[in-house]
Amino acid sequence: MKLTSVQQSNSVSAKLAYTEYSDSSVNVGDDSLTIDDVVSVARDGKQVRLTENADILQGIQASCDFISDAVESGKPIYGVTSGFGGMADVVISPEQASELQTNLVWFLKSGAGKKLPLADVRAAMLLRANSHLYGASGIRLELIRRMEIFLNAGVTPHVYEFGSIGASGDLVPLSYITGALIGLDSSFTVDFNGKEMDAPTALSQLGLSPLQLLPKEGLAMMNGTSVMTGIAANCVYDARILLKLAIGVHALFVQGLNGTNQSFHPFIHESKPHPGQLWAAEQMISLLADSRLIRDELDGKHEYRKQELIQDRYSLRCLPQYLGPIVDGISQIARQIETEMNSVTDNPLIDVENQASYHGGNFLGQYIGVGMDHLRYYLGLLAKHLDVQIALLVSPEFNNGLAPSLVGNRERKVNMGLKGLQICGNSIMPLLTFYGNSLADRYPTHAEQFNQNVNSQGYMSANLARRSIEIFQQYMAIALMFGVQAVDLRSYKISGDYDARTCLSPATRELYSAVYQVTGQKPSSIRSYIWNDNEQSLDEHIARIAADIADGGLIVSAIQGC
Ligand SMILES: O=C(O)/C=C/c1ccncc1
Repeated sequence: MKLTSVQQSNSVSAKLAYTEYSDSSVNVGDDSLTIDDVVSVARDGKQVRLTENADILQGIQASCDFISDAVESGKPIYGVTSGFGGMADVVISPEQASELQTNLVWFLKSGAGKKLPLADVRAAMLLRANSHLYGASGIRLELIRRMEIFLNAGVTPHVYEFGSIGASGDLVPLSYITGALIGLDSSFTVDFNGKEMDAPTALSQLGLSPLQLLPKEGLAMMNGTSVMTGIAANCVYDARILLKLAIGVHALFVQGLNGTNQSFHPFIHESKPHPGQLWAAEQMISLLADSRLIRDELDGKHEYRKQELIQDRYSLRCLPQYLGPIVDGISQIARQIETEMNSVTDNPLIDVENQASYHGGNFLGQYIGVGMDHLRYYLGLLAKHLDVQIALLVSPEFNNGLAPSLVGNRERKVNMGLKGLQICGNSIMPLLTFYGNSLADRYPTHAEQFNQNVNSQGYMSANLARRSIEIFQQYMAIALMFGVQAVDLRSYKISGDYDARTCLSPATRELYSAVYQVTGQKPSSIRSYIWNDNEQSLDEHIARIAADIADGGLIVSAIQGC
């Protein structure tokens, strides 16, 4: 089982022995990291290997030397020989320069709420280490390496859901990671392969001693966007899966409704060639190819059918045009997150080559705040589109001859079919559009003595995105159940056989079969997926399907080829 963004499961720790590097380690510092790299470390426990590139390691040392020279010679540098933020007018003596950093961990230890999922904290550590390896932060390799050790040993600091305004980075969340890495106090706690313990004990079990922060190191650790970016990377990974699943479900819906493939004709989409629209249309063409359940009209024919519109309703006909901006939007967010992941996000930054340091603000997480706001908005739009297809499916006026509420056995008059299931879905969809509201524009203007008077709220926006994905996984389970029931009923109408595998397009058969398998059912020629209302607990089916999606199980494998 994998550790998903929404679980506090300890399974990731269970498979993490403190082992030698393997060929399949993720290299940090040599190449750019991808979202997939983050997920493989954060959830699957893939080992991490810091670069051995001599130039990079020398650059890191040179940035540390720059700081110690500056302290010795009494050069004024923000956060090294000055106080922090709105108190940056306070002069700090060389004798206090180390204590300033340790004190930073203490005053920022002010988080609240629930613990973050372990996978998000792991993602954060990976990205913090990656950011430091650019050699512009003035932090010792020894301290960076502690993140590698923690990741490879399955030691994950406890970090809390509230505390960051995403302006001077994720100060408060990163103080928990820093305090644990240096073993500052036993009030910093970790998950050590599934066991809770205090940080100094964890360090001693790893054969490490507490570490004294040197000038700038506290700021280098805590002044950055790594926690929100780690959460965002995990969320985008999940969102891409949900998007692919949505396309797969749509292919089931079109078949269930006996829709046409004509609306996905390349001529139409090449005439308006937005990449997302083109991609969605191509997906639909290939997902529906050789289906016996659709109206195959790619040759341009269209005939009147009794009491039916000559062309499909918008949610079918305009599917690529509707999904296009969502597809393009999620790609854009992914690109921005990958740039943020491979960036230096603290302040001040040290330019070793020119022996200078610059005061700036790369820690402002606006790309993450705006990106996660948009991600949730796109998820809301996606949910709405699924909801309207479900509404067509259950209504005899619009479903092209299927039973009301997709009742299976119509001879059992008390059967009400998927009515309750739709209502549950109807309770979720508005929540997903609600979660699509923006947060980045609601920042407090007076934060931190008016120093952080613009702030991204990126951390909270990313936390909301995780929640939105978790909710969507439940909703997707419901949509899949509708898809399977609809194609079974359509299959019977077309072939006299409820087992839709004989009629479905080859490209959707695997998804269909995965849903059956995950719910512990088997397709049958003589009955649809949901036959009599009293023969299964629909809530159990939802839970099983949603868990499979969250774990990247059979259902996710079934759409990976798309
Ligand atoms: O103004 C900054 O660059 C940083 C501000 C800050 C405030 C509180 N703690 C750490 C950094």
